[in-house]
Amino acid sequence: MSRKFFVGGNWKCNGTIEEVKKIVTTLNEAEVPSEDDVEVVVSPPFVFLPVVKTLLRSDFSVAAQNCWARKGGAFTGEVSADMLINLGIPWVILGHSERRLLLNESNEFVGDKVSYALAQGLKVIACVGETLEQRESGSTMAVIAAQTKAIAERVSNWSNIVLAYEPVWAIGTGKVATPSQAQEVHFDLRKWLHDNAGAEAAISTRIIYGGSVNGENCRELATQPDVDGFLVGGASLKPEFIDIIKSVTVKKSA
Ligand SMILES: O=C[C@H](O)COP(=O)(O)O
Repeated sequence: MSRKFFVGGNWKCNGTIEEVKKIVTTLNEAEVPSEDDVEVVVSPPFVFLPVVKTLLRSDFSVAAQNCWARKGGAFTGEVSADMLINLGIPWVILGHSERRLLLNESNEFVGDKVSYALAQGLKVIACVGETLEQRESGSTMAVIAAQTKAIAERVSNWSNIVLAYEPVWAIGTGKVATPSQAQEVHFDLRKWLHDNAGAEAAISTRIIYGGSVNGENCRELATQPDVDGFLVGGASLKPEFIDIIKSVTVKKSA
Protein backbone atom coordinates (compact mmCIF):
# COMPACT_ATOMS: atom_id res chain seq x y z
CA MET A 1 0.00 0.00 0.00
CA SER A 2 1.15 3.55 -0.46
CA ARG A 3 1.34 5.92 2.47
CA LYS A 4 0.35 9.53 1.76
CA PHE A 5 3.32 11.89 2.06
CA PHE A 6 3.05 14.08 5.15
CA VAL A 7 4.69 17.44 5.75
CA GLY A 8 4.33 19.06 9.15
CA GLY A 9 5.51 22.53 10.05
CA ASN A 10 6.28 22.96 13.75
CA TRP A 11 6.47 26.69 14.41
CA LYS A 12 7.48 26.04 18.02
CA CYS A 13 7.42 29.13 20.30
CA ASN A 14 7.90 31.66 17.50
CA GLY A 15 6.11 34.55 15.91
CA THR A 16 4.02 37.64 16.45
CA ILE A 17 0.46 37.82 15.17
CA GLU A 18 1.74 39.91 12.24
CA GLU A 19 4.42 37.35 11.38
CA VAL A 20 1.99 34.47 11.71
CA LYS A 21 -0.47 36.12 9.33
CA LYS A 22 2.35 36.71 6.86
CA ILE A 23 3.35 33.04 6.92
CA VAL A 24 -0.27 32.03 6.37
CA THR A 25 -0.54 34.41 3.40
CA THR A 26 2.61 32.90 1.88
CA LEU A 27 1.20 29.40 2.32
CA ASN A 28 -2.20 30.37 0.94
CA GLU A 29 -0.67 31.86 -2.21
CA ALA A 30 1.64 28.91 -2.92
CA GLU A 31 1.06 26.43 -5.70
CA VAL A 32 1.61 23.00 -4.26
CA PRO A 33 0.76 19.41 -5.21
CA SER A 34 -2.75 18.19 -4.51
CA GLU A 35 -3.89 17.12 -1.07
CA ASP A 36 -4.44 13.70 -2.68
CA ASP A 37 -0.65 13.42 -2.81
CA VAL A 38 0.56 15.32 0.25
CA GLU A 39 -0.96 16.09 3.64
CA VAL A 40 0.22 19.42 5.04
CA VAL A 41 -0.23 20.32 8.70
CA VAL A 42 1.14 23.45 10.38
CA SER A 43 1.49 23.83 14.11
CA PRO A 44 1.45 27.37 15.50
CA PRO A 45 1.69 28.20 19.22
CA PHE A 46 -1.62 27.68 21.08
CA VAL A 47 -2.56 31.36 21.12
CA PHE A 48 -2.41 31.59 17.32
CA LEU A 49 -4.24 28.31 16.59
CA PRO A 50 -7.76 29.77 16.13
CA VAL A 51 -6.62 32.58 13.81
CA VAL A 52 -4.44 30.25 11.75
CA LYS A 53 -7.24 27.70 11.49
CA THR A 54 -9.59 30.45 10.29
CA LEU A 55 -7.24 32.03 7.75
CA LEU A 56 -5.41 28.97 6.41
CA ARG A 57 -6.31 27.44 3.05
CA SER A 58 -8.72 24.52 3.35
CA ASP A 59 -6.36 21.89 1.91
CA PHE A 60 -3.90 22.44 4.79
CA SER A 61 -4.59 21.55 8.37
CA VAL A 62 -3.46 22.62 11.85
CA ALA A 63 -1.94 20.92 14.88
CA ALA A 64 -1.45 21.92 18.49
CA GLN A 65 2.07 21.49 19.87
CA ASN A 66 0.99 19.68 23.03
CA CYS A 67 -2.00 18.77 25.16
CA TRP A 68 -2.70 17.47 28.64
CA ALA A 69 -2.70 13.76 29.47
CA ARG A 70 -6.29 13.55 30.62
CA LYS A 71 -9.55 15.43 30.93
CA GLY A 72 -9.27 19.10 31.86
CA GLY A 73 -9.71 20.46 35.36
CA ALA A 74 -7.39 21.98 37.94
CA PHE A 75 -4.23 21.91 35.77
CA THR A 76 -3.05 25.51 35.52
CA GLY A 77 -1.45 26.37 32.22
CA GLU A 78 -2.53 23.19 30.44
CA VAL A 79 -4.79 22.74 27.41
CA SER A 80 -6.86 19.56 27.15
CA ALA A 81 -7.45 17.37 24.12
CA ASP A 82 -11.17 17.97 24.63
CA MET A 83 -10.63 21.72 24.17
CA LEU A 84 -8.75 21.15 20.93
CA ILE A 85 -11.56 18.97 19.64
CA ASN A 86 -14.06 21.62 20.75
CA LEU A 87 -12.22 24.19 18.60
CA GLY A 88 -12.03 21.85 15.61
CA ILE A 89 -8.25 21.35 15.83
CA PRO A 90 -7.61 17.94 14.25
CA TRP A 91 -3.95 17.24 15.09
CA VAL A 92 -1.56 17.45 18.04
CA ILE A 93 2.22 17.00 18.27
CA LEU A 94 3.19 14.94 21.32
CA GLY A 95 6.51 13.79 22.74
CA HIS A 96 8.66 16.40 21.06
CA SER A 97 12.23 16.11 22.36
CA GLU A 98 12.19 19.73 23.52
CA ARG A 99 9.41 18.78 25.94
CA ARG A 100 10.95 15.42 26.85
CA LEU A 101 14.27 17.07 27.69
CA LEU A 102 13.39 20.56 28.95
CA LEU A 103 10.20 19.60 30.79
CA ASN A 104 11.20 16.06 31.78
CA GLU A 105 8.32 14.37 29.98
CA SER A 106 8.78 10.62 30.46
CA ASN A 107 7.99 7.93 27.89
CA GLU A 108 5.02 6.86 30.02
CA PHE A 109 3.64 10.40 30.29
CA VAL A 110 3.92 10.84 26.53
CA GLY A 111 2.20 7.46 26.07
CA ASP A 112 -0.64 8.60 28.35
CA LYS A 113 -1.03 11.79 26.34
CA VAL A 114 -1.10 9.94 23.02
CA SER A 115 -3.68 7.50 24.33
CA TYR A 116 -5.97 10.19 25.77
CA ALA A 117 -5.67 12.45 22.70
CA LEU A 118 -6.54 9.60 20.33
CA ALA A 119 -9.48 8.58 22.51
CA GLN A 120 -10.87 12.13 22.24
CA GLY A 121 -10.61 12.00 18.44
CA LEU A 122 -7.36 13.86 17.81
CA LYS A 123 -4.77 12.67 15.30
CA VAL A 124 -1.29 12.53 16.78
CA ILE A 125 2.19 13.30 15.49
CA ALA A 126 4.23 11.32 18.04
CA CYS A 127 7.92 12.21 18.20
CA VAL A 128 10.77 9.86 19.07
CA GLY A 129 14.53 10.23 18.77
CA GLU A 130 17.91 9.73 20.39
CA THR A 131 20.48 12.20 21.73
CA LEU A 132 23.99 12.36 20.30
CA GLU A 133 25.35 10.59 23.36
CA GLN A 134 22.84 7.77 22.91
CA ARG A 135 23.69 7.44 19.21
CA GLU A 136 27.41 7.36 19.92
CA SER A 137 26.93 4.68 22.56
CA GLY A 138 25.05 2.51 20.06
CA SER A 139 21.67 2.71 21.79
CA THR A 140 19.68 4.57 19.10
CA MET A 141 17.19 1.79 18.44
CA ALA A 142 16.87 0.83 22.11
CA VAL A 143 15.93 4.43 22.97
CA ILE A 144 13.44 4.72 20.12
CA ALA A 145 11.96 1.30 20.87
CA ALA A 146 11.40 2.28 24.52
CA GLN A 147 9.73 5.56 23.48
CA THR A 148 7.51 3.76 20.94
CA LYS A 149 6.75 0.88 23.33
CA ALA A 150 5.24 3.31 25.85
CA ILE A 151 2.80 4.33 23.12
CA ALA A 152 2.19 0.79 21.82
CA GLU A 153 1.32 -0.41 25.33
CA ARG A 154 -1.49 2.15 25.51
CA VAL A 155 -2.75 2.18 21.94
CA SER A 156 -4.15 -0.59 19.76
CA ASN A 157 -5.16 1.36 16.66
CA TRP A 158 -2.32 3.19 14.88
CA SER A 159 -4.38 4.63 12.05
CA ASN A 160 -4.44 8.16 13.54
CA ILE A 161 -0.76 8.28 14.48
CA VAL A 162 2.13 9.66 12.46
CA LEU A 163 5.50 8.75 13.97
CA ALA A 164 8.16 11.45 13.70
CA TYR A 165 11.76 10.28 13.99
CA GLU A 166 13.68 13.32 15.17
CA PRO A 167 17.27 12.70 16.25
CA VAL A 168 17.92 15.29 18.95
CA TRP A 169 21.39 16.03 17.57
CA ALA A 170 19.83 17.10 14.27
CA ILE A 171 17.20 19.47 15.66
CA GLY A 172 17.96 23.11 15.04
CA THR A 173 21.64 22.32 14.55
CA GLY A 174 21.92 22.39 10.77
CA LYS A 175 23.34 18.86 11.12
CA VAL A 176 20.76 16.84 9.19
CA ALA A 177 20.79 13.03 9.29
CA THR A 178 22.09 11.57 6.07
CA PRO A 179 19.46 9.88 3.89
CA SER A 180 20.94 6.48 4.79
CA GLN A 181 20.98 7.29 8.54
CA ALA A 182 17.31 8.30 8.36
CA GLN A 183 16.35 5.30 6.24
CA GLU A 184 18.13 2.88 8.58
CA VAL A 185 16.22 4.10 11.64
CA HIS A 186 12.90 4.35 9.79
CA PHE A 187 13.34 0.78 8.51
CA ASP A 188 14.17 -0.50 12.00
CA LEU A 189 11.26 1.39 13.50
CA ARG A 190 8.87 -0.07 10.92
CA LYS A 191 10.21 -3.55 11.73
CA TRP A 192 9.71 -2.81 15.43
CA LEU A 193 6.12 -1.83 14.70
CA HIS A 194 5.63 -5.06 12.76
CA ASP A 195 6.89 -7.16 15.64
CA ASN A 196 5.14 -5.22 18.42
CA ALA A 197 2.07 -3.53 16.97
CA GLY A 198 1.26 -5.80 14.05
CA ALA A 199 1.64 -5.93 10.28
CA GLU A 200 -1.09 -3.40 9.57
CA ALA A 201 0.50 -0.75 11.81
CA ALA A 202 3.88 -1.39 10.21
CA ILE A 203 2.59 -1.12 6.66
CA SER A 204 0.31 1.87 7.07
CA THR A 205 1.89 4.09 9.75
CA ARG A 206 3.68 7.05 8.27
CA ILE A 207 7.17 7.56 9.67
CA ILE A 208 8.39 11.08 8.98
CA TYR A 209 11.83 12.57 9.57
CA GLY A 210 12.59 15.78 11.46
CA GLY A 211 15.85 17.59 12.19
CA SER A 212 17.35 20.41 10.11
CA VAL A 213 15.23 19.60 7.05
CA ASN A 214 15.39 22.39 4.48
CA GLY A 215 14.43 23.14 0.91
CA GLU A 216 17.61 21.52 -0.37
CA ASN A 217 18.20 18.38 1.67
CA CYS A 218 14.53 17.30 1.64
CA ARG A 219 14.72 15.95 -1.89
CA GLU A 220 17.22 13.17 -1.31
CA LEU A 221 15.70 12.31 2.06
CA ALA A 222 12.32 11.99 0.35
CA THR A 223 13.61 9.29 -1.99
CA GLN A 224 14.24 6.92 0.91
CA PRO A 225 11.61 4.15 0.90
CA ASP A 226 10.71 4.40 4.59
CA VAL A 227 10.74 8.21 4.81
CA ASP A 228 7.08 9.20 4.45
CA GLY A 229 7.53 12.94 4.89
CA PHE A 230 8.93 15.50 7.29
CA LEU A 231 8.39 17.39 10.51
CA VAL A 232 10.03 20.74 9.88
CA GLY A 233 11.02 23.32 12.48
CA GLY A 234 13.01 26.39 11.44
CA ALA A 235 12.39 26.06 7.70
CA SER A 236 8.62 25.88 8.23
CA LEU A 237 8.71 29.58 9.12
CA LYS A 238 10.23 30.45 5.75
CA PRO A 239 9.05 30.30 2.13
CA GLU A 240 11.29 27.25 1.58
CA PHE A 241 8.62 25.24 3.42
CA ILE A 242 6.83 25.24 0.05
CA ASP A 243 9.83 23.48 -1.53
CA ILE A 244 9.68 20.87 1.21
CA ILE A 245 6.00 20.26 0.47
CA LYS A 246 6.91 19.90 -3.20
CA SER A 247 9.46 17.18 -2.42
CA VAL A 248 6.52 14.79 -2.67
CA THR A 249 7.11 14.89 -6.43
CA VAL A 250 10.58 13.41 -5.90
CA LYS A 251 9.01 10.75 -3.69
CA LYS A 252 6.50 9.82 -6.32
CA SER A 253 9.14 9.38 -8.99
CA ALA A 254 11.60 7.50 -6.72
O1 LIG B 1 9.64 19.55 15.17
C1 LIG B 1 10.57 19.86 14.41
C2 LIG B 1 11.93 19.54 14.73
O2 LIG B 1 12.25 19.83 16.05
C3 LIG B 1 12.95 19.99 13.74
O3 LIG B 1 13.36 21.30 13.95
P1 LIG B 1 14.40 21.96 12.91
O4 LIG B 1 13.84 21.69 11.54
O5 LIG B 1 14.45 23.39 13.25
O6 LIG B 1 15.70 21.24 13.09
